[in-house]
Amino acid sequence: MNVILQNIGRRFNREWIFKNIDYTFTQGDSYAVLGPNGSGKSTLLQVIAGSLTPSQGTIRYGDDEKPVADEQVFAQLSLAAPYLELVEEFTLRELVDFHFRFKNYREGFDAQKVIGLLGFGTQANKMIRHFSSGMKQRTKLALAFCADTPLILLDEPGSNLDEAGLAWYHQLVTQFSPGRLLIIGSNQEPEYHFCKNRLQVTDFKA
Ligand SMILES: Nc1ncnc2c1ncn2[C@@H]1O[C@H](COP(=O)(O)OP(=O)(O)OP(=O)(O)O)[C@@H](O)[C@H]1O
Repeated sequence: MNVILQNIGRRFNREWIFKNIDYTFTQGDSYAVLGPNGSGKSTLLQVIAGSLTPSQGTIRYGDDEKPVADEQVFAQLSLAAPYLELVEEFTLRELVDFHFRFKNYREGFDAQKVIGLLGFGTQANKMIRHFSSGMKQRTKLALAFCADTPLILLDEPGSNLDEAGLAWYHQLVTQFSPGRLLIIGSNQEPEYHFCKNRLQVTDFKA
């Protein structure tokens, strides 16, 4: 799925966070959305995800031959972000079952395989509320990558990951991103160094 931004801008009250973005994200490519703290990376990712409306401009999904209707976009994207909370009252198994009521599994995957991919061993039986912050982050990433979605949006994907967690994340990128559109909001190089394309939000300040 391509994502085409036409003259996109977003403001909060009177403050424009970014303006006049014309940009095409192409299926099969990887993109890093870069900028310092508070520059608008998360805001742009949320606009692309459809969870924030743009204050100006339009977004098109898909391509001319196969456009994706706005109401279909949610089912076609995965988003992992610090501001998206996991349901703390669930066990991991319950969380996975719940998540995949709304998204399809990638081919060859099921709940057991997603849980296995996380590598938690016996800790997998704990409730999410008792997971460490790194375990929660791994869980968000596994849910995103194991869904059968052409678009993956990752905001600060390395949050709370230690060195082994970061290596595990890089493996997921290698294994699961080919053929999909991957967009990463970050200001930490190890989270996005493999991205072929870079977009500086600060280039679009009013
Ligand atoms: N709901 C809101 N109301 C008002 N201002 C907001 C709101 N959400 C975000 N902002 C402002 O928009 C700007 C961009 O915030 P955003 O979270 O997108 O930045 P970021 O680049 O992701 O930052 P960080 O690297 O710290 O995560 C900030 O000035 C922030 O205060």
